[in-house]
Amino acid sequence: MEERGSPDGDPARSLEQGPEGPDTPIQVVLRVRPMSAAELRRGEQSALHCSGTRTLQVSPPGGGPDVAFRFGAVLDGARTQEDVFRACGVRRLGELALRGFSCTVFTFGQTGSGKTYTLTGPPPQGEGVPVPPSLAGIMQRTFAWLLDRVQHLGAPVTLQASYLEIYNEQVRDLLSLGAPRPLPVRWDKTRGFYVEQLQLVEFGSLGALMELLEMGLSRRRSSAHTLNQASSRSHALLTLYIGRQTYQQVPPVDPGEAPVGGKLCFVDLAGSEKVAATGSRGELMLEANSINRSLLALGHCISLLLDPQRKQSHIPFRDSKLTKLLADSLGGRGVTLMVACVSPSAQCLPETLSTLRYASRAQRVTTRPQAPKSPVAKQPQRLEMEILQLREENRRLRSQLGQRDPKTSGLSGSRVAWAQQNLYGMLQEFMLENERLRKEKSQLQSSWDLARDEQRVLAQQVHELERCLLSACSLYQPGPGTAPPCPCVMVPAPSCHALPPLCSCPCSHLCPLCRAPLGQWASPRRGLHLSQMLGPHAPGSVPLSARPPPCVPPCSPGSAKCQRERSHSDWIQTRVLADLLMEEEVVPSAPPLPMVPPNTSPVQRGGAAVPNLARRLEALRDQIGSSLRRGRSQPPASEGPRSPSRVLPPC
Ligand SMILES: Nc1ncnc2c1ncn2[C@@H]1O[C@H](COP(=O)(O)OP(=O)(O)OP(=O)(O)O)[C@@H](O)[C@H]1O
Repeated sequence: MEERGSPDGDPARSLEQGPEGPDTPIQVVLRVRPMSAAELRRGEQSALHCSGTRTLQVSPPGGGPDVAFRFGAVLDGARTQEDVFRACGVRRLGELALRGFSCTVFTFGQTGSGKTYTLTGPPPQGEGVPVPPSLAGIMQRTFAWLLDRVQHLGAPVTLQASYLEIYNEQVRDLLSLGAPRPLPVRWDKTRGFYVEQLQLVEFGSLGALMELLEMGLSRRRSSAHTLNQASSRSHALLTLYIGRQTYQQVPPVDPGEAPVGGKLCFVDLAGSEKVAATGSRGELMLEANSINRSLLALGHCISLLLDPQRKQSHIPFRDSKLTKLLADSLGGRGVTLMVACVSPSAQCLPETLSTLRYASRAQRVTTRPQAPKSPVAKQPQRLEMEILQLREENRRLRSQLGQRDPKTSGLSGSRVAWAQQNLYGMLQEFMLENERLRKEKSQLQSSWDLARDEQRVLAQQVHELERCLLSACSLYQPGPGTAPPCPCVMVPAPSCHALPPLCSCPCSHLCPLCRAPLGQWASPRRGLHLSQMLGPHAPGSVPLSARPPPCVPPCSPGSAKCQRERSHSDWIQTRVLADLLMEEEVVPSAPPLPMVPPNTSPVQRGGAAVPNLARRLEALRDQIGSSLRRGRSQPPASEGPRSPSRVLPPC
């Protein structure tokens, strides 16, 4: 005989002990209802036999080997409602709910298998005819037990109830008056899936709770079909919210929000049905399809939950409203009991086997029961943490204070007080002074940079002017074999190669002073002009001021006396300037003068070096001007026509 299901264990022990570890399996109890009057009338045979308290034996009607299924408890048709209540261990679930756990009892099975009967007992036999207490279902018995338990707790407990149905994939509030309207199912991190705007009704007595149950049952959708005269067409969820109050007052919750505490939820699932067997048409068939789809989604989630790897990943609870609202019970932190209901009839065996396999899988699903922590429960932990942090801070501050202890530092109390008062002020002053000096240094640095640039430009210009001056001197000195000056120098002309407006020769495109082609001013040979003009001696061997001027005119009395005397003094000045200039740094090509702020004085910009250079530049200009004037006042040595061939070659 093949045997399936839970391998061992006493149902009372397993259910009464509740969660024993981090992973707690869903508890499954199997209830086999008695043969109905209709089944007996049709002469149907039973295919199920209970073997002991936990094993169900299935005998196929056509022969073949028996199949056994083991569950937490197996209850045959002879068991009373009270037996079922006890065997299911619902009281234990109630205790867990009082301690803050979220507990769920749900019934499962094909249509007409006795789910509603197990949970709520048979429907009233007529208007005003009460149901005998002995037939009361698990829910009424739990209610009675819970109210009695709460009375003897000695601590205030807040009890609230909600009751909803999922009909054609719409959630409806069974406790709200007026026409039923669909309510949205939402999700948030703390609450998980929940129904928005679901009414929570507070109750304080068993009578009040029974009224709520009756109200919901009367509003729940049910219809008659072939297999059940009062078939539920919706899944119904009645939830009791149990709020325990400790010596500290529980903070009030917003209206409509579930209080922090335990939950006990009863789920009466609509039965799976074969439309062909139930003869459902029209609306009944639509309802049946919706019911079957949601049960299929539930079975799919249960199958996936069996895989430990898949359990850590995605379980498609969002596939239906039912799986959303059962997500916590199946794969979350709840404690769950499933009561699988079956018919004994051999005619129902395919559906019964389906239910048995479904239940076998479900009892291998585990949850991790965990009581939600209320703000009150969290408070001591938080306070304890704060105390630890404050103690640590206190210890650190004390040790810092100890380092400044006058006794350990050797200072008297008054000196320590003085130091504490004055050191801070001194430190602030030092910081301000430091900042001021930083700014001053930065200004000086930028002034220095500007002055250096200006100095370079001026040195370059002085250098160029000096060379022009030497060339002019060579050009105009009288003597045999000396070429006459170009007549064009007498003609005012535009300035050449960025020099001051001295003179240029527009006809020959040569500098009238040094006779160099204008393009040559940018050539590297420019640097050689001065030394060539000064003679064969190396500039470094003999100081320039000690050497004779390179183009000193010959000392012939009468003819050039005056000029020679004037030239000598001029050349002395030129030599001095040249000496000075040789010490300056000269760049190959003079950049334009940098823009200088108008309010910046030369002293600010470069100290004494810049005005010196400027003065020297001005002196050179004057000297060149006077040399040219002297040259113009002298008659040329020969009055021949000027031709390019007679122009002196460049120095
Ligand atoms: N253990 C039982 N003892 C006596 N009668 C029972 C038992 N279980 C169920 N019945 C009867 O069987 C019929 C069907 O039961 P019930 O309505 O509870 O089935 P169901 O599974 O809820 O069906 P559905 O899914 O269609 O709602 C009812 O008339 C009910 O009184």
